[in-house]
Amino acid sequence: MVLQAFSAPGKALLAGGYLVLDPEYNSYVTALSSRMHCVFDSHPSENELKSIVSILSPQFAYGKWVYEVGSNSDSKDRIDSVDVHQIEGPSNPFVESVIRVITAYVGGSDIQKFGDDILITIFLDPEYHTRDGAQAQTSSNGKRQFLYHQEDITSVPKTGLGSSAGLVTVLTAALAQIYIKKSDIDIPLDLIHNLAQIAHCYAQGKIGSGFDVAAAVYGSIKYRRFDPELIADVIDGAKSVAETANREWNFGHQVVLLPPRVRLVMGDIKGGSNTPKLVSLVLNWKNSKPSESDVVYEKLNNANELLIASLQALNALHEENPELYDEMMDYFSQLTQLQTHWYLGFNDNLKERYLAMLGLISAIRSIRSQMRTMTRLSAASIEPIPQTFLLNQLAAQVPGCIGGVVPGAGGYDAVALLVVTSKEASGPLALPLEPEVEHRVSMLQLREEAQGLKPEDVKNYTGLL
Ligand SMILES: Nc1ncnc2c1ncn2[C@@H]1O[C@H](COP(=O)(O)OP(=O)(O)OP(=O)(O)O)[C@@H](O)[C@H]1O
Ligand SMILES: C[C@@](O)(CCOP(=O)(O)O)CC(=O)O
Repeated sequence: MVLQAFSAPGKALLAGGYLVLDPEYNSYVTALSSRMHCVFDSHPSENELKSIVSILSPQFAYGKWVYEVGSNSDSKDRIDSVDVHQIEGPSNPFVESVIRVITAYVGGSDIQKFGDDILITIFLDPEYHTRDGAQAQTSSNGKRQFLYHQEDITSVPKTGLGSSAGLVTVLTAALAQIYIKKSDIDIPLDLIHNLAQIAHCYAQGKIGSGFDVAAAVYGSIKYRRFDPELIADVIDGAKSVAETANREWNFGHQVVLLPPRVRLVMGDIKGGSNTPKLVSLVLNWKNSKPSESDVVYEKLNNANELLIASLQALNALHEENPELYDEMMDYFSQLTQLQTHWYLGFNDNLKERYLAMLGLISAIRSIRSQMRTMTRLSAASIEPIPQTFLLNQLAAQVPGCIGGVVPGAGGYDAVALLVVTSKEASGPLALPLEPEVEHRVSMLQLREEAQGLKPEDVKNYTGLL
Protein backbone atom coordinates (compact mmCIF):
# COMPACT_ATOMS: atom_id res chain seq x y z
CA MET A 1 0.00 0.00 0.00
CA VAL A 2 1.28 3.52 -0.71
CA LEU A 3 1.89 6.00 2.07
CA GLN A 4 -1.27 8.01 2.87
CA ALA A 5 -2.22 10.71 5.39
CA PHE A 6 -5.32 12.13 7.07
CA SER A 7 -5.92 15.06 9.39
CA ALA A 8 -8.84 16.01 11.65
CA PRO A 9 -9.53 19.30 13.45
CA GLY A 10 -9.57 20.26 17.12
CA LYS A 11 -12.78 21.80 18.53
CA ALA A 12 -14.32 24.65 20.52
CA LEU A 13 -17.86 24.12 21.83
CA LEU A 14 -19.16 27.69 21.60
CA ALA A 15 -22.76 26.90 22.57
CA GLY A 16 -24.31 23.89 24.24
CA GLY A 17 -22.02 22.90 27.11
CA TYR A 18 -23.95 20.47 29.42
CA LEU A 19 -27.13 20.69 27.34
CA VAL A 20 -25.40 18.72 24.57
CA LEU A 21 -25.38 15.67 26.87
CA ASP A 22 -29.12 15.45 26.25
CA PRO A 23 -30.22 14.48 22.68
CA GLU A 24 -33.07 16.97 23.00
CA TYR A 25 -30.78 20.01 22.54
CA ASN A 26 -28.66 21.42 19.71
CA SER A 27 -25.16 22.69 20.28
CA TYR A 28 -22.66 24.57 18.12
CA VAL A 29 -19.08 23.39 17.76
CA THR A 30 -16.40 25.10 15.72
CA ALA A 31 -13.60 23.13 14.08
CA LEU A 32 -10.13 24.60 14.45
CA SER A 33 -7.04 25.09 12.32
CA SER A 34 -5.08 23.10 14.94
CA ARG A 35 -5.31 19.54 13.66
CA MET A 36 -4.32 15.96 14.45
CA HIS A 37 -2.48 14.17 11.64
CA CYS A 38 -1.61 10.57 10.83
CA VAL A 39 0.58 9.14 8.11
CA PHE A 40 0.22 5.41 7.42
CA ASP A 41 1.29 2.50 5.37
CA SER A 42 0.80 -1.29 5.37
CA HIS A 43 2.65 -4.33 4.02
CA PRO A 44 1.58 -7.98 3.80
CA SER A 45 2.67 -9.73 6.96
CA GLU A 46 4.41 -13.10 7.13
CA ASN A 47 1.51 -14.63 9.03
CA GLU A 48 -1.71 -14.00 7.13
CA LEU A 49 -3.86 -14.43 10.23
CA LYS A 50 -1.95 -11.83 12.23
CA SER A 51 -1.15 -8.14 11.93
CA ILE A 52 1.49 -6.16 13.80
CA VAL A 53 0.09 -2.67 14.27
CA SER A 54 2.68 -0.07 15.31
CA ILE A 55 1.64 3.45 16.28
CA LEU A 56 4.36 6.08 16.65
CA SER A 57 3.93 9.49 18.23
CA PRO A 58 7.40 10.99 17.86
CA GLN A 59 6.53 14.33 19.48
CA PHE A 60 6.37 12.69 22.91
CA ALA A 61 8.73 10.55 25.02
CA TYR A 62 7.82 6.83 25.00
CA GLY A 63 5.55 7.49 22.01
CA LYS A 64 5.49 4.00 20.56
CA TRP A 65 2.71 1.47 20.98
CA VAL A 66 2.85 -1.93 19.25
CA TYR A 67 0.03 -4.49 19.12
CA GLU A 68 -0.30 -7.96 17.72
CA VAL A 69 -3.74 -8.49 16.26
CA GLY A 70 -4.95 -12.04 15.60
CA SER A 71 -8.16 -13.60 14.40
CA ASN A 72 -8.36 -16.99 16.00
CA SER A 73 -11.57 -16.47 17.91
CA ASP A 74 -14.93 -17.82 16.68
CA SER A 75 -17.09 -14.81 17.46
CA LYS A 76 -14.98 -11.93 16.27
CA ASP A 77 -17.69 -9.35 16.03
CA ARG A 78 -18.03 -8.21 19.68
CA ILE A 79 -15.94 -5.33 20.92
CA ASP A 80 -13.62 -7.43 23.06
CA SER A 81 -13.42 -10.61 21.05
CA VAL A 82 -10.54 -10.12 18.60
CA ASP A 83 -7.15 -11.03 20.04
CA VAL A 84 -5.40 -7.67 20.53
CA HIS A 85 -2.21 -7.94 22.56
CA GLN A 86 0.05 -5.03 23.34
CA ILE A 87 3.67 -6.12 22.81
CA GLU A 88 5.47 -2.80 23.31
CA GLY A 89 5.00 0.59 24.99
CA PRO A 90 3.03 2.07 27.89
CA SER A 91 -0.76 1.87 27.96
CA ASN A 92 -2.71 4.12 25.59
CA PRO A 93 -6.41 3.33 25.94
CA PHE A 94 -7.41 5.45 22.92
CA VAL A 95 -5.00 3.75 20.52
CA GLU A 96 -5.91 0.28 21.77
CA SER A 97 -9.63 0.96 21.65
CA VAL A 98 -9.54 2.00 17.98
CA ILE A 99 -7.68 -1.19 17.07
CA ARG A 100 -10.24 -3.29 18.98
CA VAL A 101 -13.24 -1.55 17.45
CA ILE A 102 -12.04 -1.70 13.84
CA THR A 103 -10.87 -5.29 14.03
CA ALA A 104 -14.12 -6.35 15.69
CA TYR A 105 -15.97 -4.53 12.90
CA VAL A 106 -13.95 -6.36 10.25
CA GLY A 107 -14.22 -9.70 12.03
CA GLY A 108 -17.96 -9.25 12.33
CA SER A 109 -18.68 -8.27 8.77
CA ASP A 110 -16.00 -10.52 7.26
CA ILE A 111 -14.98 -7.88 4.73
CA GLN A 112 -11.29 -8.66 4.72
CA LYS A 113 -9.03 -10.94 6.69
CA PHE A 114 -6.17 -9.65 8.83
CA GLY A 115 -2.69 -10.14 7.50
CA ASP A 116 -1.13 -6.71 6.98
CA ASP A 117 1.55 -5.16 9.16
CA ILE A 118 0.69 -1.54 9.72
CA LEU A 119 2.77 1.50 10.66
CA ILE A 120 0.97 4.72 11.64
CA THR A 121 2.75 7.92 12.68
CA ILE A 122 0.78 10.55 14.59
CA PHE A 123 1.50 14.29 14.65
CA LEU A 124 -0.45 17.08 16.29
CA ASP A 125 -0.31 20.83 15.69
CA PRO A 126 1.43 23.03 18.28
CA GLU A 127 -1.61 24.56 20.00
CA TYR A 128 -2.89 21.32 21.54
CA HIS A 129 -0.29 21.59 24.33
CA THR A 130 1.64 24.27 26.18
CA ARG A 131 4.82 25.18 24.36
CA ASP A 132 7.10 25.24 27.45
CA GLY A 133 10.47 23.66 26.69
CA ALA A 134 9.37 22.10 23.39
CA GLN A 135 11.55 22.11 20.25
CA ALA A 136 10.06 22.79 16.83
CA GLN A 137 10.81 20.63 13.78
CA THR A 138 9.72 21.39 10.26
CA SER A 139 8.99 19.05 7.33
CA SER A 140 11.53 19.20 4.51
CA ASN A 141 9.11 21.13 2.24
CA GLY A 142 8.55 23.71 5.02
CA LYS A 143 4.75 23.16 5.01
CA ARG A 144 4.36 21.68 8.52
CA GLN A 145 5.92 22.48 11.86
CA PHE A 146 5.38 20.38 14.97
CA LEU A 147 6.58 20.70 18.56
CA TYR A 148 8.63 17.93 20.16
CA HIS A 149 8.21 17.59 23.92
CA GLN A 150 10.56 16.04 26.49
CA GLU A 151 7.79 14.32 28.46
CA ASP A 152 5.32 11.56 27.63
CA ILE A 153 1.87 12.40 26.22
CA THR A 154 0.12 12.16 29.59
CA SER A 155 2.51 14.64 31.28
CA VAL A 156 2.44 17.60 28.89
CA PRO A 157 -0.30 20.12 29.87
CA LYS A 158 -3.15 20.30 27.31
CA THR A 159 -5.07 23.33 26.11
CA GLY A 160 -8.36 21.42 25.71
CA LEU A 161 -8.73 21.18 21.92
CA GLY A 162 -9.84 17.54 21.99
CA SER A 163 -6.66 15.61 21.26
CA SER A 164 -8.16 12.21 22.06
CA ALA A 165 -11.12 12.80 19.72
CA GLY A 166 -8.76 13.88 16.91
CA LEU A 167 -6.49 10.91 17.55
CA VAL A 168 -9.34 8.41 17.54
CA THR A 169 -10.77 9.94 14.35
CA VAL A 170 -7.56 9.86 12.29
CA LEU A 171 -6.65 6.38 13.55
CA THR A 172 -10.12 5.09 12.73
CA ALA A 173 -9.87 6.57 9.24
CA ALA A 174 -6.42 5.04 8.68
CA LEU A 175 -7.32 1.55 9.95
CA ALA A 176 -10.62 1.61 8.07
CA GLN A 177 -8.68 2.44 4.91
CA ILE A 178 -6.49 -0.60 5.44
CA TYR A 179 -8.93 -3.17 6.81
CA ILE A 180 -12.29 -2.12 5.41
CA LYS A 181 -11.82 -0.29 2.12
CA LYS A 182 -12.76 -2.31 -0.94
CA SER A 183 -11.66 -1.16 -4.41
CA ASP A 184 -11.96 2.59 -5.04
CA ILE A 185 -15.15 3.19 -3.11
CA ASP A 186 -14.59 5.68 -0.30
CA ILE A 187 -15.62 4.63 3.17
CA PRO A 188 -18.73 6.60 4.17
CA LEU A 189 -17.94 9.39 6.62
CA ASP A 190 -20.87 8.30 8.79
CA LEU A 191 -19.26 4.88 9.24
CA ILE A 192 -15.96 6.49 10.31
CA HIS A 193 -17.94 8.69 12.70
CA ASN A 194 -19.86 5.80 14.26
CA LEU A 195 -16.75 3.67 14.71
CA ALA A 196 -14.78 6.60 16.16
CA GLN A 197 -17.58 7.43 18.64
CA ILE A 198 -17.69 3.80 19.79
CA ALA A 199 -13.90 3.70 20.19
CA HIS A 200 -13.76 7.02 22.05
CA CYS A 201 -16.46 5.99 24.53
CA TYR A 202 -14.93 2.55 25.05
CA ALA A 203 -11.52 4.10 25.80
CA GLN A 204 -12.99 6.64 28.21
CA GLY A 205 -15.16 4.08 29.97
CA LYS A 206 -18.13 6.44 29.62
CA ILE A 207 -20.52 7.62 26.96
CA GLY A 208 -19.90 11.35 26.50
CA SER A 209 -21.88 13.65 24.26
CA GLY A 210 -19.48 13.01 21.37
CA PHE A 211 -19.41 16.61 20.10
CA ASP A 212 -15.59 16.49 19.92
CA VAL A 213 -15.50 13.36 17.76
CA ALA A 214 -18.33 14.72 15.57
CA ALA A 215 -16.36 17.96 14.99
CA ALA A 216 -13.20 15.98 14.22
CA VAL A 217 -15.15 14.06 11.55
CA TYR A 218 -17.57 16.66 10.11
CA GLY A 219 -15.92 20.01 11.02
CA SER A 220 -17.88 23.09 12.21
CA ILE A 221 -21.42 21.88 12.91
CA LYS A 222 -24.70 22.31 14.67
CA TYR A 223 -24.61 19.08 16.65
CA ARG A 224 -27.30 17.01 18.34
CA ARG A 225 -26.09 13.86 19.98
CA PHE A 226 -26.94 10.23 19.20
CA ASP A 227 -28.90 7.99 21.55
CA PRO A 228 -26.37 6.83 24.20
CA GLU A 229 -28.04 3.38 24.27
CA LEU A 230 -26.56 2.69 20.84
CA ILE A 231 -23.07 2.64 22.28
CA ALA A 232 -24.05 1.12 25.62
CA ASP A 233 -25.27 -1.94 23.71
CA VAL A 234 -21.89 -2.41 22.01
CA ILE A 235 -19.86 -1.80 25.14
CA ASP A 236 -21.78 -4.34 27.19
CA GLY A 237 -21.63 -6.87 24.34
CA ALA A 238 -25.39 -6.95 23.60
CA LYS A 239 -24.77 -5.87 20.00
CA SER A 240 -21.91 -6.40 17.57
CA VAL A 241 -19.74 -3.47 16.49
CA ALA A 242 -20.76 -3.95 12.85
CA GLU A 243 -24.49 -4.09 13.60
CA THR A 244 -24.31 -0.81 15.50
CA ALA A 245 -21.79 1.02 13.30
CA ASN A 246 -23.72 0.19 10.11
CA ARG A 247 -27.02 1.53 11.47
CA GLU A 248 -28.53 4.95 10.90
CA TRP A 249 -27.77 6.87 14.12
CA ASN A 250 -30.23 9.70 13.74
CA PHE A 251 -28.05 12.45 15.17
CA GLY A 252 -27.57 16.07 14.05
CA HIS A 253 -24.45 17.30 12.27
CA GLN A 254 -25.46 20.13 9.99
CA VAL A 255 -22.55 22.20 8.69
CA VAL A 256 -22.65 25.77 10.05
CA LEU A 257 -19.62 27.99 9.44
CA LEU A 258 -18.65 31.14 11.24
CA PRO A 259 -19.74 33.97 8.91
CA PRO A 260 -17.16 35.86 6.83
CA ARG A 261 -15.15 38.41 8.83
CA VAL A 262 -16.18 36.85 12.16
CA ARG A 263 -12.96 35.44 13.58
CA LEU A 264 -12.68 32.97 16.45
CA VAL A 265 -9.96 33.93 18.93
CA MET A 266 -9.06 31.54 21.75
CA GLY A 267 -7.00 32.02 24.86
CA ASP A 268 -5.58 29.38 27.17
CA ILE A 269 -5.93 30.12 30.87
CA LYS A 270 -3.25 29.29 33.36
CA GLY A 271 -5.01 26.77 35.56
CA GLY A 272 -7.48 24.21 34.30
CA SER A 273 -10.73 22.50 35.26
CA ASN A 274 -11.92 18.99 35.85
CA THR A 275 -14.72 18.44 33.31
CA PRO A 276 -16.17 15.23 34.87
CA LYS A 277 -16.44 16.99 38.24
CA LEU A 278 -18.22 19.99 36.70
CA VAL A 279 -20.56 17.67 34.80
CA SER A 280 -21.41 15.71 37.92
CA LEU A 281 -22.22 18.90 39.89
CA VAL A 282 -24.47 20.16 37.09
CA LEU A 283 -26.27 16.82 36.69
CA ASN A 284 -26.78 16.53 40.46
CA TRP A 285 -28.33 19.97 40.50
CA LYS A 286 -30.46 19.16 37.45
CA ASN A 287 -31.79 15.99 39.07
CA SER A 288 -32.29 17.41 42.54
CA LYS A 289 -33.88 20.73 41.46
CA PRO A 290 -35.83 19.86 38.30
CA SER A 291 -38.13 22.87 38.23
CA GLU A 292 -35.31 25.36 38.89
CA SER A 293 -32.96 23.75 36.37
CA ASP A 294 -35.65 23.36 33.69
CA VAL A 295 -36.06 27.13 33.60
CA VAL A 296 -32.32 27.71 33.21
CA TYR A 297 -31.97 24.95 30.61
CA GLU A 298 -34.81 26.41 28.60
CA LYS A 299 -33.35 29.93 28.62
CA LEU A 300 -29.91 28.61 27.80
CA ASN A 301 -31.29 26.51 24.98
CA ASN A 302 -33.11 29.55 23.54
CA ALA A 303 -29.85 31.50 23.63
CA ASN A 304 -27.92 28.64 21.99
CA GLU A 305 -30.55 28.36 19.26
CA LEU A 306 -30.42 32.13 18.74
CA LEU A 307 -26.64 31.95 18.34
CA ILE A 308 -26.91 29.21 15.71
CA ALA A 309 -29.76 30.94 13.87
CA SER A 310 -27.82 34.24 13.88
CA LEU A 311 -24.74 32.58 12.38
CA GLN A 312 -26.93 31.11 9.67
CA ALA A 313 -28.66 34.47 9.10
CA LEU A 314 -25.29 36.25 8.80
CA ASN A 315 -24.05 33.71 6.27
CA ALA A 316 -27.29 34.12 4.30
CA LEU A 317 -27.04 37.92 4.42
CA HIS A 318 -23.47 37.77 3.12
CA GLU A 319 -24.73 35.71 0.16
CA GLU A 320 -27.75 37.87 -0.57
CA ASN A 321 -26.51 41.38 0.11
CA PRO A 322 -22.71 41.55 0.37
CA GLU A 323 -22.71 45.38 0.38
CA LEU A 324 -24.98 45.63 3.39
CA TYR A 325 -23.00 42.83 5.02
CA ASP A 326 -19.72 44.68 4.60
CA GLU A 327 -21.19 47.97 5.76
CA MET A 328 -22.40 46.24 8.92
CA MET A 329 -19.10 44.48 9.52
CA ASP A 330 -17.13 47.71 8.96
CA TYR A 331 -19.28 49.31 11.62
CA PHE A 332 -18.88 46.54 14.19
CA SER A 333 -15.18 45.95 13.50
CA GLN A 334 -14.33 49.32 15.00
CA LEU A 335 -16.30 49.06 18.21
CA THR A 336 -15.15 47.87 21.59
CA GLN A 337 -17.22 47.37 24.72
CA LEU A 338 -20.02 45.92 22.63
CA GLN A 339 -20.95 43.86 25.63
CA THR A 340 -22.43 46.87 27.36
CA HIS A 341 -22.89 49.57 24.76
CA TRP A 342 -23.89 48.09 21.45
CA TYR A 343 -27.54 48.91 21.64
CA LEU A 344 -27.33 52.46 22.94
CA GLY A 345 -26.98 54.40 19.71
CA PHE A 346 -29.34 52.36 17.54
CA ASN A 347 -32.61 53.65 16.19
CA ASP A 348 -35.23 51.17 14.94
CA ASN A 349 -34.02 51.47 11.37
CA LEU A 350 -30.46 50.47 12.28
CA LYS A 351 -31.73 47.67 14.49
CA GLU A 352 -33.66 46.30 11.53
CA ARG A 353 -30.64 46.54 9.21
CA TYR A 354 -28.25 44.89 11.63
CA LEU A 355 -30.70 42.37 13.05
CA ALA A 356 -28.60 39.25 12.44
CA MET A 357 -25.55 40.73 14.15
CA LEU A 358 -27.58 42.03 17.06
CA GLY A 359 -29.03 38.53 17.42
CA LEU A 360 -25.56 37.08 17.69
CA ILE A 361 -24.46 39.67 20.24
CA SER A 362 -27.52 39.19 22.39
CA ALA A 363 -27.23 35.38 22.14
CA ILE A 364 -23.69 35.51 23.55
CA ARG A 365 -24.76 37.85 26.34
CA SER A 366 -27.62 35.58 27.24
CA ILE A 367 -25.51 32.39 27.09
CA ARG A 368 -23.09 33.98 29.52
CA SER A 369 -25.79 35.18 31.81
CA GLN A 370 -27.40 31.70 31.99
CA MET A 371 -23.99 30.08 32.49
CA ARG A 372 -23.45 32.40 35.46
CA THR A 373 -26.85 31.45 36.85
CA MET A 374 -25.91 27.76 36.48
CA THR A 375 -22.63 28.50 38.24
CA ARG A 376 -24.48 30.00 41.17
CA LEU A 377 -27.21 27.36 41.42
CA SER A 378 -25.18 24.20 40.77
CA ALA A 379 -21.94 25.24 42.53
CA ALA A 380 -20.03 24.11 39.41
CA SER A 381 -17.48 26.83 38.48
CA ILE A 382 -18.64 27.19 34.87
CA GLU A 383 -18.18 30.94 34.49
CA PRO A 384 -16.48 31.76 37.79
CA ILE A 385 -15.94 35.41 38.74
CA PRO A 386 -12.32 35.66 37.48
CA GLN A 387 -13.51 34.44 34.05
CA THR A 388 -16.33 37.00 34.09
CA PHE A 389 -13.78 39.76 34.67
CA LEU A 390 -11.47 38.39 32.03
CA LEU A 391 -14.20 38.06 29.36
CA ASN A 392 -15.42 41.59 30.12
CA GLN A 393 -11.88 42.99 29.95
CA LEU A 394 -11.21 41.21 26.65
CA ALA A 395 -14.46 42.52 25.19
CA ALA A 396 -13.45 46.01 26.25
CA GLN A 397 -9.89 45.82 24.90
CA VAL A 398 -10.25 43.94 21.62
CA PRO A 399 -11.68 46.08 18.78
CA GLY A 400 -14.56 44.31 17.05
CA CYS A 401 -15.11 41.82 19.89
CA ILE A 402 -18.80 40.97 19.77
CA GLY A 403 -18.57 38.76 22.83
CA GLY A 404 -16.80 35.83 24.38
CA VAL A 405 -17.70 32.64 26.22
CA VAL A 406 -16.08 29.98 28.33
CA PRO A 407 -16.17 27.14 25.76
CA GLY A 408 -17.13 23.53 26.51
CA ALA A 409 -17.52 22.80 30.20
CA GLY A 410 -16.17 26.28 31.03
CA GLY A 411 -14.24 26.80 34.23
CA TYR A 412 -10.58 27.74 34.18
CA ASP A 413 -9.63 26.09 30.85
CA ALA A 414 -10.02 28.65 28.10
CA VAL A 415 -11.87 31.63 26.70
CA ALA A 416 -13.24 31.96 23.17
CA LEU A 417 -14.05 35.31 21.56
CA LEU A 418 -15.83 36.20 18.34
CA VAL A 419 -14.19 39.22 16.75
CA VAL A 420 -15.30 41.17 13.68
CA THR A 421 -12.28 41.93 11.53
CA SER A 422 -11.59 44.60 8.96
CA LYS A 423 -12.15 43.55 5.34
CA GLU A 424 -8.41 43.32 4.70
CA ALA A 425 -7.48 41.21 7.77
CA SER A 426 -6.11 37.82 6.77
CA GLY A 427 -3.16 36.97 9.05
CA PRO A 428 -3.14 36.72 12.84
CA LEU A 429 -5.06 39.52 14.59
CA ALA A 430 -3.12 42.08 16.62
CA LEU A 431 -4.79 42.16 20.03
CA PRO A 432 -3.98 45.33 21.96
CA LEU A 433 -4.26 43.77 25.42
CA GLU A 434 -3.23 45.47 28.61
CA PRO A 435 -0.29 43.75 30.39
CA GLU A 436 -2.46 42.60 33.30
CA VAL A 437 -4.77 40.72 30.90
CA GLU A 438 -1.91 39.44 28.78
CA HIS A 439 -0.41 37.92 31.87
CA ARG A 440 -3.55 35.89 32.60
CA VAL A 441 -4.29 34.45 29.18
CA SER A 442 -2.07 33.16 26.37
CA MET A 443 -3.63 33.62 22.99
CA LEU A 444 -3.57 30.50 20.84
CA GLN A 445 -2.35 30.67 17.25
CA LEU A 446 -5.47 29.24 15.68
CA ARG A 447 -8.69 30.15 13.93
CA GLU A 448 -11.71 28.36 12.55
CA GLU A 449 -10.89 25.83 9.84
CA ALA A 450 -14.30 24.41 9.13
CA GLN A 451 -13.33 21.22 7.34
CA GLY A 452 -13.49 17.94 9.23
CA LEU A 453 -11.54 14.78 8.44
CA LYS A 454 -9.58 15.14 5.19
CA PRO A 455 -6.78 13.47 3.24
CA GLU A 456 -3.41 15.23 3.38
CA ASP A 457 -0.43 15.32 1.05
CA VAL A 458 2.19 12.94 2.45
CA LYS A 459 4.99 15.18 1.15
CA ASN A 460 4.13 17.60 3.96
CA TYR A 461 5.53 15.12 6.48
CA THR A 462 8.76 14.22 4.70
CA GLY A 463 11.77 14.61 6.96
CA LEU A 464 9.65 13.98 10.07
CA LEU A 465 8.86 10.29 9.57
N1 LIG B 1 -0.47 12.71 19.67
C1 LIG B 1 -0.91 11.72 20.43
N2 LIG B 1 -0.26 10.52 20.41
C2 LIG B 1 -0.70 9.51 21.18
N3 LIG B 1 -1.74 9.57 22.01
C3 LIG B 1 -2.42 10.72 22.08
C4 LIG B 1 -2.04 11.85 21.28
N4 LIG B 1 -2.89 12.85 21.55
C5 LIG B 1 -3.76 12.38 22.48
N5 LIG B 1 -3.48 11.11 22.79
C6 LIG B 1 -4.23 10.26 23.76
O1 LIG B 1 -5.30 11.03 24.26
C7 LIG B 1 -5.13 11.26 25.68
C8 LIG B 1 -5.64 12.63 26.05
O2 LIG B 1 -7.01 12.57 26.04
P1 LIG B 1 -7.95 13.46 26.96
O3 LIG B 1 -9.36 13.09 26.63
O4 LIG B 1 -7.45 13.40 28.35
O5 LIG B 1 -7.59 14.89 26.43
P2 LIG B 1 -8.25 15.82 25.35
O6 LIG B 1 -9.03 15.00 24.40
O7 LIG B 1 -7.18 16.67 24.75
O8 LIG B 1 -9.17 16.65 26.31
P3 LIG B 1 -10.21 17.82 26.11
O9 LIG B 1 -11.53 17.18 25.74
O10 LIG B 1 -10.23 18.46 27.45
O11 LIG B 1 -9.72 18.68 25.04
C9 LIG B 1 -3.65 11.06 25.91
O12 LIG B 1 -3.36 10.71 27.24
C10 LIG B 1 -3.33 9.92 24.94
O13 LIG B 1 -3.78 8.68 25.45
C1 LIG C 1 -19.77 19.70 29.64
C2 LIG C 1 -19.73 19.03 28.28
O1 LIG C 1 -21.00 19.26 27.64
C3 LIG C 1 -18.68 19.68 27.39
C4 LIG C 1 -17.25 19.43 27.78
O2 LIG C 1 -16.42 20.18 26.94
P1 LIG C 1 -14.81 20.23 27.08
O3 LIG C 1 -14.33 18.84 26.95
O4 LIG C 1 -14.52 20.88 28.38
O5 LIG C 1 -14.38 21.07 25.89
C5 LIG C 1 -19.50 17.54 28.44
C6 LIG C 1 -19.71 16.73 27.16
O6 LIG C 1 -20.35 17.23 26.23
O7 LIG C 1 -19.26 15.56 27.10
